[in-house]
Amino acid sequence: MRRSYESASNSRRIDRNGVSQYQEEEHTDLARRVADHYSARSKQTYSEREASPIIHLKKLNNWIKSVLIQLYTRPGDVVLDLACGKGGDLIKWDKARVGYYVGVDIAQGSIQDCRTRYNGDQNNHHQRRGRSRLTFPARLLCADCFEVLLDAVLRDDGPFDIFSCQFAMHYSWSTEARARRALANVSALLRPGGTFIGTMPDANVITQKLREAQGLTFGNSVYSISFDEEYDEKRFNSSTPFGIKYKFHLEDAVDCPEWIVPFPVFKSLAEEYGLELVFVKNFHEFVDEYMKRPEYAELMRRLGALSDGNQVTCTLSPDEWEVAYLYSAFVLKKRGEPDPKRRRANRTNYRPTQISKDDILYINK
Ligand SMILES: C[S@@+](CC[C@H](N)C(=O)[O-])C[C@H]1O[C@@H](n2cnc3c(N)ncnc32)[C@H](O)[C@@H]1O
Repeated sequence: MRRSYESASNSRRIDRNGVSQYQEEEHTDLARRVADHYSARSKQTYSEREASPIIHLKKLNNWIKSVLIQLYTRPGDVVLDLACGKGGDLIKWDKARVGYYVGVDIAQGSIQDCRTRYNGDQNNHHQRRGRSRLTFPARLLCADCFEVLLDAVLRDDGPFDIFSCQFAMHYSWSTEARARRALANVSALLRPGGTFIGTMPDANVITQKLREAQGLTFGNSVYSISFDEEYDEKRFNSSTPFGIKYKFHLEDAVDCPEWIVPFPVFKSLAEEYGLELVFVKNFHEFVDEYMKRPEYAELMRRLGALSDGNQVTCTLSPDEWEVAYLYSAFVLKKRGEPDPKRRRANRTNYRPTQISKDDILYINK
């Protein structure tokens, strides 16, 4: 339990991190805004998706997530997908032959779409093309992953071999308490030796671009980032590395507040929770490195993000490639050795069945 004390001046409750009750409420409202934004984004049909101005960027992002999943997942693994969204990675987990999957997201609309996708949604391109049903059992929760203590809810489902948080960890960085809860959730449920994979904005690149910009807004034809006047000196105080907010707009994808995650702070906070850095790579470096491996180059060719299939023309526009530079991929490992005698979570013996609306667990803080 977090301790709190009364502020003498205004009698509002202030916690140990200096966060007032008012600020907590403001952060909960912002989390809700993020949730509403993602909930309201309707599922696209295959042709709408292919017509997107950032279709090749989406394909590149999918390639990066596929590579991370293939690098660190073994058949039968028990997976927790934090901020799973509409279940865009379900097929990737299936290809990695995982044994059991838990998806958690704050956005009700997204978790409901994830359910239909898991059940075999006919709007889904892969399923329309006759791809068989997913082969792993799954459970879905609707919760704020950075507020709710998940180990109380998921103790019987874990321990997990792998945690994944794709394009979402930065939503926890609005306050230190939320960032800590995010990492505490990973640490409490990941087995010793287990892996945490993720993708999030690269704070170094965003800061560098802010400093190079004329004002407090920068971007190109597909994205824009704006900081408030309070950052007009373009310097962030290293003693307050949480709550550095900017507004992010990405054409046909994102339009909501996000927070800078200074990577050295992320790394040292993760260490406090027993999570050690394996690597962090900007997406440009990630692409350079893993495209050298024939199996991943072949996967890229099939996805069609960087080449048109003849491996001649680059189909990703320069503006999309610049957006890719705004992100990095990271891998952390939970300290300790895996228990060789450990039994797999009971749920891996379950057969995959349809998830009904009532099966989704909704958790309010
Ligand atoms: C850019 S989307 C990524 C979705 C998915 N991980 C993917 O890669 O396709 C970000 C997701 O983070 C979720 N999210 C944001 N804040 C969250 C929170 N506090 N708890 C759980 N999910 C959250 C949003 O609802 C959204 O689905």
